[in-house]
Amino acid sequence: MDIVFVEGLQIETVIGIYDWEREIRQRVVLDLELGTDIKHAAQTEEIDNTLNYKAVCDRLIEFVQESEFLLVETMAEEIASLLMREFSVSWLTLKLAKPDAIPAAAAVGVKIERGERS
Ligand SMILES: Nc1nc2c(c(=O)[nH]1)N=C([C@H](O)[C@@H](O)CO)CN2
Repeated sequence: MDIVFVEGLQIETVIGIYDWEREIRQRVVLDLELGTDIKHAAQTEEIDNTLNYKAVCDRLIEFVQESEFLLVETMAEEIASLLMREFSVSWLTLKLAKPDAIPAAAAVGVKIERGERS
């Protein structure tokens, strides 16, 4: 299995459990590994034969900007479902960080793996 990856995708959104967090927009940072097979694209040089990371980023920016989740867990699960449903991704890892949530920490968040690695 090959991997198309995205690192450090920064998006501003409403997220958090506290009242003050419902009033502001905060940065989340996404790191993704998306299982795929790059051979056909490598042979044909056709973008339609691979997982287009620009299309993935555009869709995630749209989705996360419009969302208002309470927990990072929920956002991570919903992003994983979207990628599997809309981009036919069968295996992925996702790290979702809130770098500005805890001043004493560089970042907090979750890492998940979903689907079957082939
Ligand atoms: N496991 C989690 N812990 C916490 C979350 C979360 O989403 N998942 N959220 C918060 C607050 O919203 C925090 O980001 C601001 O202090 C606290 N713990």
